[in-house]
Amino acid sequence: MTLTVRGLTVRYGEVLAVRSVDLSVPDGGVLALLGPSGCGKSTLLRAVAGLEAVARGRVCWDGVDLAGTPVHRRAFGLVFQDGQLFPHRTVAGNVAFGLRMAGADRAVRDARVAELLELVGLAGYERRRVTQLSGGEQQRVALARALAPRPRLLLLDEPLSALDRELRDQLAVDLARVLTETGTTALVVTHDHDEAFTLADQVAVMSEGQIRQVDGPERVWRRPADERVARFLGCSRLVSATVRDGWAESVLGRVRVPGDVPDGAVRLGLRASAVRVTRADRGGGTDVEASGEVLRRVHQRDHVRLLVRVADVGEVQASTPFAGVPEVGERVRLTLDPDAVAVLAG
Ligand SMILES: Nc1ncnc2c1ncn2[C@@H]1O[C@H](COP(=O)(O)OP(=O)(O)OP(=O)(O)O)[C@@H](O)[C@H]1O
Repeated sequence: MTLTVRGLTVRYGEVLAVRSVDLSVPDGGVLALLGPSGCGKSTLLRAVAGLEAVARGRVCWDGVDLAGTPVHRRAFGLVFQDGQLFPHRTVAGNVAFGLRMAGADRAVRDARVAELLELVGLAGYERRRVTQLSGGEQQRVALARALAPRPRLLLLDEPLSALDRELRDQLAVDLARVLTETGTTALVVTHDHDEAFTLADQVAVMSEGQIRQVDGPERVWRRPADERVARFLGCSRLVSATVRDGWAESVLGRVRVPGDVPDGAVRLGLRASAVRVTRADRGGGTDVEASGEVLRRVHQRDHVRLLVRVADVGEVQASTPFAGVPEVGERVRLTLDPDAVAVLAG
């Protein structure tokens, strides 16, 4: 029960949208295709579904090449960004659609519809019109409809991106639970790393039609494979460092790194909150910290963002809590927050 993609290439005329991609999703696994707009993730998903012509390579299920298998015979479920529900059918009519196509009788359909609606948090919604549901409810119905015929693989293309932020976070957690409870094997396309990390046990980061890294969420976050992956995952600045015994030493100070980082040269990828500031007159401090002068302050939702000039480094973005914000012109100490620092090869 494994999806395997080998050397897959998809073109639109001159455009190579997907370039020689290899990936596999094991039984019950959830793989997220994560990357910026235009990197080819939807094209890859659509090629797996059978919706795009393959220029080279293979899409296989359990080792069987699906080249000759049309979309509706692949037994894959599909969920798109905008649900694409049948507007003239009720919720039950939508969820039962695949079951009716498969010839399931009425009692079986009704029982399965009730079971699925319960699973997606819409118990009792059978008779509602889908045009009278909120965006979030519509996506729940789309998910129930895709899962009803027990697809061997569920393909989700930006399933939450039409919803507003709060609803998205909530639905991502619910969707992750549904996928786990049903043991569904899934491939999900998203440009949002929070969503990818919530939903998937493996994350494939794409850029320019290629997969740059496939790893678990924590590894992708802490050990991006290259600069492009690091920048996509929010590391706006890279600094050189030397690792010894689990500590990296850089011009911006010392920071703990994951235990499996070998001694030697690395680069540290710094996210927005990686550099923390404390006022130079507040005790403590060690000789390995960096220091600098505050050039600018900007108040943000839950912290204050500072621009600090550090000798031999230049201008560095840093953050500090609201309590005791240093003045412009004040000297401050800088420390690195290990949770916001990624480690790349040197
Ligand atoms: N039908 C098409 N005809 C021609 N070019 C296309 C077509 N669909 C996509 N492309 C191009 O192929 C590349 C990959 O597009 P794709 O939609 O797969 O990217 P994506 O990562 O899913 O982006 P987004 O998140 O914006 O949808 C882009 O350069 C895009 O312009």
